[in-house]
Amino acid sequence: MSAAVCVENVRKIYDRTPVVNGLSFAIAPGEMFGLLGPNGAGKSTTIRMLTTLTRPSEGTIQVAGYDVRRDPIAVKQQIGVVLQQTSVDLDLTVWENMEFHGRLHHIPKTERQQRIDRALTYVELSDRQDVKAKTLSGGMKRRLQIARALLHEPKILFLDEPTVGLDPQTRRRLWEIIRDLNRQGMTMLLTTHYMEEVEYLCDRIGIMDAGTLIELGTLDELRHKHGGGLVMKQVGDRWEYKFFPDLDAANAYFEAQPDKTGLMVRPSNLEDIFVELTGRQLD
Ligand SMILES: Nc1ncnc2c1ncn2[C@@H]1O[C@H](COP(=O)(O)OP(=O)(O)OP(=O)(O)O)[C@@H](O)[C@H]1O
Repeated sequence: MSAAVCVENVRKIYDRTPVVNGLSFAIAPGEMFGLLGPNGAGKSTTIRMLTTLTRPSEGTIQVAGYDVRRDPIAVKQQIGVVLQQTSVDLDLTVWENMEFHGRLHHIPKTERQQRIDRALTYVELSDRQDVKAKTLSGGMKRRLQIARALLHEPKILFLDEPTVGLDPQTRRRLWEIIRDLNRQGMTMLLTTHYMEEVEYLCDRIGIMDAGTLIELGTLDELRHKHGGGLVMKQVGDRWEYKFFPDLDAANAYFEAQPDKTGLMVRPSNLEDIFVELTGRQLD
């Protein structure tokens, strides 16, 4: 089966500076792919290129089988997009926001109303359908964005930091929606700063830094490669990390230390690997 998303040697240059540089990866149909990276790594720029909002300067991007440069309209018909900034129209009601999007996609009236009903029920906003979007909470606005992105029944959903700024309960509610959509077969790419979000949701993880992918794999693959065990040492008000292939090796090192003051041993997690890879390691 051909890839849902295929990115090959992509560069994006702003003011002669490459902000995405030699990026290549593919996402399989039905996969949930997480893109992680520190601020300014190029995640949003990548999502913007994949969703036809900005053009790559070099390289090729295919989404749902269509080239983003040659056939952006076909790409738009196949994708749903939830961006960082709330893009709902605040002075329209929840229903009107949905209705407007449905008309843009030329969904016939009866079908449109059924789909709006279904989508608002799905994200639990039916009881708010007649209120103006500006009266919604942050989490509700994000749910409205998701409902709207689903209306034209896209094959691939792109989510740029979908849970940023939301309280833990609302985040978890959104996680369930995202997971459920993926279980129904939707391909997804999401960017986030929350490591536990990627650990919980994603099949595969790409770590970006300075415009390029510095690591790619499943959580288990990354753990296997970078070390499954960790010894931490408190030095003043910071921690130094030492990675080991697995927890047993970390334990053996720990036990062999004559002075265990400030030492801690534990399994490594994605955040540890991220910190190690992006140069934020403290030792
Ligand atoms: N329109 C633009 N013009 C010039 N530079 C830009 C533009 N958009 C983004 N950049 C620059 O490109 C780089 C990558 O930005 P991008 O928003 O893609 O990073 P990010 O990984 O999404 O960061 P964050 O986690 O902070 O959202 C940054 O240095 C940013 O300043």
